[in-house]
Amino acid sequence: MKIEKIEVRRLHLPLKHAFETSFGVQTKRDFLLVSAHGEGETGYAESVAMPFPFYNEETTDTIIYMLETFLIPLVLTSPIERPEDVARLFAPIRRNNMAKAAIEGAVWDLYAKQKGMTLAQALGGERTEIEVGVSVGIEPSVEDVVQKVEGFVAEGYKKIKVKIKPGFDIALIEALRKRFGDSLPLMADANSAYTLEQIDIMKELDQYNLIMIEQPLAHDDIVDHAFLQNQLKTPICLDESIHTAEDARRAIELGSCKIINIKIGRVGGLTESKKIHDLCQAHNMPVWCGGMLESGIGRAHNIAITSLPNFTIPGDTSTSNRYWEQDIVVPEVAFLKPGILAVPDGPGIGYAINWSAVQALQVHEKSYTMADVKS
Ligand SMILES: O=C(O)CCC(=O)c1ccccc1C(=O)O
Ligand SMILES: [Mg+2]
Repeated sequence: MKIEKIEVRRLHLPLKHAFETSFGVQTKRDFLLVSAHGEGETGYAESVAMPFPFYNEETTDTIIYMLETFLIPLVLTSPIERPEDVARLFAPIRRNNMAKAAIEGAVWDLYAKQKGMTLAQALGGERTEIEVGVSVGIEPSVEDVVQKVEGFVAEGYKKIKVKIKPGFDIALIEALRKRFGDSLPLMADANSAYTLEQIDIMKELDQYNLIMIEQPLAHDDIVDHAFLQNQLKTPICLDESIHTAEDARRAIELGSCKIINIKIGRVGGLTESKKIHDLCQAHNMPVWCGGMLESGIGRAHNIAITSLPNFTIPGDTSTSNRYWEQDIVVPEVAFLKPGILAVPDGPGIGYAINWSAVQALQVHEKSYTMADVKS
């Protein structure tokens, strides 16, 4: 497949409401829209790093640097037959997974479009509909979260994930169980806010029939998580700790988790996401698709990967209107039925770009061809 030109646009997309996690607050999404052109088709993907290095080490600016200095020149000057070749090209470059994923994803979309397939089909996905949940941020009070959850339950979301941090944990879960009962599919995401010194809090959370506790301990740990998993009946789900299929293998062998959250950006792209999916499937470990407050482009990629068979737990791919007044895709991501998204049947990601919205949000644009990177 020929990749003739790559474009990078930086966009600032305002969030409807501030989104707070244990590591920080966001009021807008600062991300890159990457386009890969070849043979008359264009593939799209977005970068998912936060503007600050508090979730992982990458930021939007480190991604621009990596794309421009290393990744785009490699893609424009190397023979590429399939998207997996891009992952292979990038393998000697350590980490910078979200930078790699931003361009690898655009190549996957381009590949699917050149072959006249959906991205889901190109990835080997089978599902035509997926179940989704919603991630609810930290609010000033427990009652504020309960109210938000009320709205999402009414909308039909299949899983409710709430963010927790020390001092905003047990009382929150207790209030949610009291209000919605024991059958609400509820989980908590700590974003690494705890250590084993706070194991008593984890043991208390263990009493609330949560479907999982996501990343309670350090972002770079699988040893303490294994110890903790042994003490809990609630499954631990790893997010921040898993960057590769090798990380997943080690976590499975150690017993560090019972579930893995796959984020395409965190693991360096769709090729690695598929590998982790396949590995987990072989070990009877369910996976689900996490989110990074993506625009519709990232959402479309998340929907496509979720069509693979071992994505058996609803992911964080909520609808466009959960975060955006106006998304940058047409049509916007919306429920087919409550809590259910259709896997689109158009070529590639199956969503078109709303160019007037992009134009209005764009703060930077640059285009790269073979001639640019050689000079
Ligand atoms: O709705 C979403 O996109 C998921 C939101 C979310 O939970 C999240 C958002 C930003 C960074 C990390 C996380 C996380 O899953 O840990
Ligand atoms: Mg998480």
